[in-house]
Amino acid sequence: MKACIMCGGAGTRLRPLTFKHPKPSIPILNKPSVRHLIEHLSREGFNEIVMTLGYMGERIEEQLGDGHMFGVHIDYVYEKEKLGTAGGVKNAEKYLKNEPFIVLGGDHVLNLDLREMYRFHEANDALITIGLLSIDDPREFGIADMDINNRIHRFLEKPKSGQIFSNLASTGIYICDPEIFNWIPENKKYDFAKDLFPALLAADKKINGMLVRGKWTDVGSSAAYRQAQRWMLDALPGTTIEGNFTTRNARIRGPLSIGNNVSIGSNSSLVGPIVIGENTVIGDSVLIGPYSVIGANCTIENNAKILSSYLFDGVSIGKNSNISGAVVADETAVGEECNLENGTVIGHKVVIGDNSTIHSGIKIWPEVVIEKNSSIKETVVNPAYDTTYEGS
Ligand SMILES: CC(=O)N[C@H]1[C@@H](OP(=O)(O)OP(=O)(O)OC[C@H]2O[C@@H](n3ccc(=O)[nH]c3=O)[C@H](O)[C@@H]2O)O[C@H](CO)[C@@H](O)[C@@H]1O
Repeated sequence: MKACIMCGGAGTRLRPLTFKHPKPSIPILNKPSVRHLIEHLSREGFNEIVMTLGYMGERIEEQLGDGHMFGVHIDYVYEKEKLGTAGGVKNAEKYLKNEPFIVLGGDHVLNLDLREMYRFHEANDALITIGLLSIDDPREFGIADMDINNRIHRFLEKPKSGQIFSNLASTGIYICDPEIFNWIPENKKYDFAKDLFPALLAADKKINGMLVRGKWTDVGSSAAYRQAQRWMLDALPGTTIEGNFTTRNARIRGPLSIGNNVSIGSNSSLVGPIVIGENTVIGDSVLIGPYSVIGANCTIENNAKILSSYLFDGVSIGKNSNISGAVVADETAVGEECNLENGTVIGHKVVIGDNSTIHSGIKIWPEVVIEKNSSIKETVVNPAYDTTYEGS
């Protein structure tokens, strides 16, 4: 079965993380998030995949190659200019002819039964089947009004407060009949939700909805990112320790996954679920609490506390520092006695001087240097980083 993964967006809401990683490459359990999606598609039997690429697309292609590592074949199609969701899929038409195919976002994290959705589409005569979830506040989504026979009669993209006629939100997962290509203009910005669905509904063409069950999120914001990591951590099968691992009297409670060559000092305590990447060095009396992911080649010095936080590769944390509910991107160096409060997001290669506090919810852009003894209460940007690339 065929799948098309849309990866053209710039991930602006996930800045500063997306200055280094395109959204589908942001690590979840130390792997690019789209790898989890491809592994799921492979398990479900979708083994011919085409990816539509835009912002930092080469990085995604480099990480995934031809897909053989995941038991799939991957083709790549680049968008020279932004084509929107449906326009991007149209650009990949030559790979998607002849049979129904599934469309997903490269930022989707899920455990849904996609084969069931595909079978449902095949058994019902619609041009497109939209995966729907019931969501309390669907303002960030497209919403659909569906009858008892699953036919959608109304669709509205990102409704405002007074316009929410339904709680059925589109997951942005579609099973499409190749006939949809006749409805999408070539080389023109065109969206599924804003352009194609209204056009099909106006022409009385059949769009179905299917209520999907299970976990799904798109990693569009740092809150959704945290949620996605939590789900994946909850699904850790048990405790796995790869290859060399040294510890002196650490107390370890799983589930956890520890990479090769990790060392943990004496009197440290690890309480799972936790993932730690290879070659990471953890000092003495360090506490790593549940729902933390630490990348490869990190250094955590004595008496530091890491609670519900995500450290990417090559991060160092100084003595006595507290990192709580934070996301810290690659190669950032946090000094001694620092506090990173809940919801802080720190870009790559930032240097945070000793005895500094980054207050709750604050973002620091890449390569910024924070002086010692600072108390940062407002986002710190780095003008060297281009913000002209628009799009979600
Ligand atoms: C217009 C549209 O389809 N809206 C849907 C989209 O909104 P949402 O606002 O999430 O749509 P995004 O703009 O994030 O785009 C969705 C996906 O398409 C990709 N992309 C986007 C633009 C582009 O030019 N090229 C490209 O490849 C993005 O990388 C992303 O993976 O998903 C929601 C579920 O998450 C649905 O409820 C919305 O109905």
